[in-house]
Amino acid sequence: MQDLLTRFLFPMCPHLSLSPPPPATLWLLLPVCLSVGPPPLSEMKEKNPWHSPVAIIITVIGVIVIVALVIVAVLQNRPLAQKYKYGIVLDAGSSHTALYIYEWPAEKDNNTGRVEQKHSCKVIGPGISSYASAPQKAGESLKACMKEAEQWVPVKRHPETPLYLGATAGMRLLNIENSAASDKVFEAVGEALQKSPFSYQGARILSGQEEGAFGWVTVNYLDDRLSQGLETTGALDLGGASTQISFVSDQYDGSESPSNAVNFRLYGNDYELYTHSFLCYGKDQAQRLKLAHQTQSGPNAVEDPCQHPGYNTTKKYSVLYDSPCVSNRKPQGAPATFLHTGTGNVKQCQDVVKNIFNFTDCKYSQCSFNGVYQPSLQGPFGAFSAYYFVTSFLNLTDTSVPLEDVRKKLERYCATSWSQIVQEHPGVKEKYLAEYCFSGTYILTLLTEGYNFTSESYSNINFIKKIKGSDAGWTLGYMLNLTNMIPAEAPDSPPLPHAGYVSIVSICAVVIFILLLFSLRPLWARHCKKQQIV
Ligand SMILES: O=P(O)(O)OP(=O)(O)OP(=O)(O)OC[C@H]1O[C@@H](n2cnc3c(O)ncnc32)[C@H](O)[C@@H]1O
Ligand SMILES: [Ca+2]
Repeated sequence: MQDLLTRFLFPMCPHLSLSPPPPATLWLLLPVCLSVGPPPLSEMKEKNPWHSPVAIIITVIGVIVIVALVIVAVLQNRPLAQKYKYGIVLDAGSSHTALYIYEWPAEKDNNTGRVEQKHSCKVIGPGISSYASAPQKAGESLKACMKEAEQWVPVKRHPETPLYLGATAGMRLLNIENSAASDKVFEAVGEALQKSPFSYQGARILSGQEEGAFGWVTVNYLDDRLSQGLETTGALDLGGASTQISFVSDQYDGSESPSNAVNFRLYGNDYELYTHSFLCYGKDQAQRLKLAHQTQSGPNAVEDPCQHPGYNTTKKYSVLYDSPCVSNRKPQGAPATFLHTGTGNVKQCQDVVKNIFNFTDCKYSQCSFNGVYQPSLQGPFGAFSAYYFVTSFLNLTDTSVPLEDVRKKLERYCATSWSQIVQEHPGVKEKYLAEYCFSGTYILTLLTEGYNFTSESYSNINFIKKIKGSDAGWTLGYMLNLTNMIPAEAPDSPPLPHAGYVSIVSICAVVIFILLLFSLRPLWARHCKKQQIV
């Protein structure tokens, strides 16, 4: 282009200079050349066209316009210092409490702005339901994580940062067993949280439906499936006291078993979600159900195929039966303790585990177990919490491995002696080590016999802990819902991105400026002619 100007336009304006200017100044000279036009021959040598007032005014205006456009374009596209907002959710689970801090760009909190987990803190000690006899301690246990949260959230954001506590199956069970004790625990927890500098929004027990549905929202939000209207992922959550399954199935419109339906309208799409929470079928309570079943036949000793050979521990009945899941099964005249020994046999373990499910009663067209309706499984599934803890320990997270091979691997693991297991895993808690054989068998039985995953559909499961840095679980979905962060309708977006808009406006302004110069040219030529005549 510069070459074109030098070769064709510049010779038309010999009055500007005797030799063509350097390319950089050529663009600035162009408006002068076009507006001034060739002066009369007589004046060519005497008058310097740069001194013409019109040329000077037009040049100055042109330069100002171009500089202004460049400044606007640069300032508009300058990366702004990002401001963030925060939200805190405490997940008061049956086995422990965890605090999650979420962060999102301040200007985008009502549309597609991505909410991310900034930090998490694991509360030391058991879940809040374990403090029924000393409620104050439930509140105190949260202090260390609350102090940590104060460091992670900028001080000026503290008063506007919402703080929620949601309790799940542990508190559900305590509420069934002793609602006064559950109220006292909430009172103590509420007092402790009110003292924090955050905007405390209350503590409550989530229903099983909410727990399942918000877990599904979390997984699909983090995967960008909701904002893009993609096929959704089902959610499988295995806690300590309850387990949830949630998915969208073409077969389910809520008419059969309406209590399993949750309706969402998110980003302009309607979702009819199937969800069910099985209280007492979390990993710890399922272990109790199994042991309670085993102690029925001989209350003094339990030879357990789900424990490693050589495992040998004396357990208290008072501890085993201290849960509404099993309290009605305590054998008459049971001794204070029983001897729990292991035989390490997966096939027999599977048979024992199956006893805790009822696969026969079903008043619907199809059921999972315990007479609960379940439509046919559909799409991919994300399995988190204990599904992940257990399968990652056992090296079974790869679901492309055929189910038969998975079972064989588990068989070898369970048959390994307890002393060898302890020796091979010195850094792992003995409580967890003692349970992996049972937990692995329970997970496979729950998935295949309970939820009806087949050898083929098993590969649709992804065992996950985090998605893009945020933990999979109900907490994020819960916060998004309470802060109205997911819009029901798809947000309107401007037809052009910001940079595109600035570029188009700049190009149009330059074109208008050049056209203006061209339109001035004949006027100027006439003016020059008149002067020549005079
Ligand atoms: O949802 P609820 O039922 O209220 O329970 P929770 O929220 O406390 O349950 P988690 O998902 O935190 O944990 C599920 C179970 O996994 C256990 N667990 C946690 N970390 C583990 C690990 O590294 N290995 C094995 N088990 C683990 C924990 O003790 C529970 O029994
Ligand atoms: Ca949980």
